[in-house]
Amino acid sequence: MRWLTAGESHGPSLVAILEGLPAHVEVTSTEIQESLARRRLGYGRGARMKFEQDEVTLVGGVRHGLTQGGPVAIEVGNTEWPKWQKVMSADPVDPAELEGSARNAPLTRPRPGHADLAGMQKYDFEEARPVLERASARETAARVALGRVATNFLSQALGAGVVSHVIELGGVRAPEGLWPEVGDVERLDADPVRCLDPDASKAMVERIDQAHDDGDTLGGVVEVVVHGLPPGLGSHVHWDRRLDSRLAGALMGIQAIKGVEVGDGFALAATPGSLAHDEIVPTEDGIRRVSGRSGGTEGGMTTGEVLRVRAAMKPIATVPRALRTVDVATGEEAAAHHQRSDVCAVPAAGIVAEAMVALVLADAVLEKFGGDSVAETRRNAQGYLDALRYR
Ligand SMILES: Cc1cc2nc3c(=O)[nH]c(=O)nc-3n(C[C@H](O)[C@H](O)[C@H](O)COP(=O)(O)O)c2cc1C
Ligand SMILES: C=C(O[C@@H]1CC(C(=O)O)=C[C@@H](OP(=O)(O)O)[C@H]1O)C(=O)O
Repeated sequence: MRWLTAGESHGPSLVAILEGLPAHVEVTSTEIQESLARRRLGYGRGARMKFEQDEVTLVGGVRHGLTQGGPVAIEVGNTEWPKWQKVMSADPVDPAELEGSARNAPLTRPRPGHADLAGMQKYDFEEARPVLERASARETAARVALGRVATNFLSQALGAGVVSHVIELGGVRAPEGLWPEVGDVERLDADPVRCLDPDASKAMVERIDQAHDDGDTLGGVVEVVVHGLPPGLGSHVHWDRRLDSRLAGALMGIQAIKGVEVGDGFALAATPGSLAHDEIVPTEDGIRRVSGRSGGTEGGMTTGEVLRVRAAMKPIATVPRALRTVDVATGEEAAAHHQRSDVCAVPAAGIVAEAMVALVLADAVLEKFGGDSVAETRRNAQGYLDALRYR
């Protein structure tokens, strides 16, 4: 499977292409729109989430609600485009038409923590607009659109389900050991910060209000949980085939994600071996693990238990109480540019993380089981499970 996104934060639309999925995956533009709406949820996001709308068009690869086996192409239009049409025009614009436009004001005071300065240095731009337009997490809408297609495939081929929740926000930590079921999605989406624990959720909301009042921003930790995977996705035989490595790369590829844990991750480093691993026992359901500390992978392969991966998001870089920087136009000390920003986007990052995990898993499923139709993938997966030597 291959996939790409293109488009800028204030461009006319984002586009995404996914190639290599089998035919007969059921998916509709309404479902994709629903997934995009979930990404807009979450207490602490900025004004832009309220007035801007995503407009989904399935441009290719799907007919009458079913994938056809060819590349799936999705356009996510931006309803704010008319306001940006001149500033972001692909074709040259007469400079007189841009004169006095606040939207076109050169951004020469790069924000610490954003892509501004390194991007201007690398791509030889005088100001940050061309860098931040592509660095912006608006692009994650395209990933979530593709993630919905991958999620439907996982569900239809294997009966697998992907769900995420917020386990830490602004230093407030939910109690350990709460793992959501797929059936918890509606309840999670209804919570302001997508946290399973009501007390922690309340404290997180208060923390966001406090940060807002202080002119500050927050980060946190999300966890993606996947139910219903067979053992043996990924492989121990080579570093780049290890599923942990692929999941970590995909999650670190999300804007502002600075750490990834598989299962109990860093906590395991401080735990003696006798308490760190998941003992294997015979049960009426077959061979099972008694705990899920490993996060459902061993040797870079799924174990068949619940898959659990975590991603740590740093605080939003556009801090209202602006940080020190250099105005590259003058070389003088200055305050970093700030118009508006999210106080916290951790709940949204969880939805993006779900999409990235679904895409990695769909790829791993197709590697293991192949199939040009969903029914063929399903048959192959069932044949493998039926023939498992130990189960
Ligand atoms: C869902 C989401 C929303 C974000 N919103 C903002 C924002 O409003 N302001 C901001 O400065 N950064 C925001 N970011 C983070 C920046 O996109 C990110 O910090 C920047 O691209 C630099 O990349 P890096 O943090 O990975 O180094 C957001 C990230 C995500 C995942
Ligand atoms: C538009 C989205 O997120 C944006 C991501 C983002 C950033 O710097 O990453 C900065 C903000 O945009 P602006 O700087 O224009 O206010 C967010 O609103 C989105 O998620 O759809």
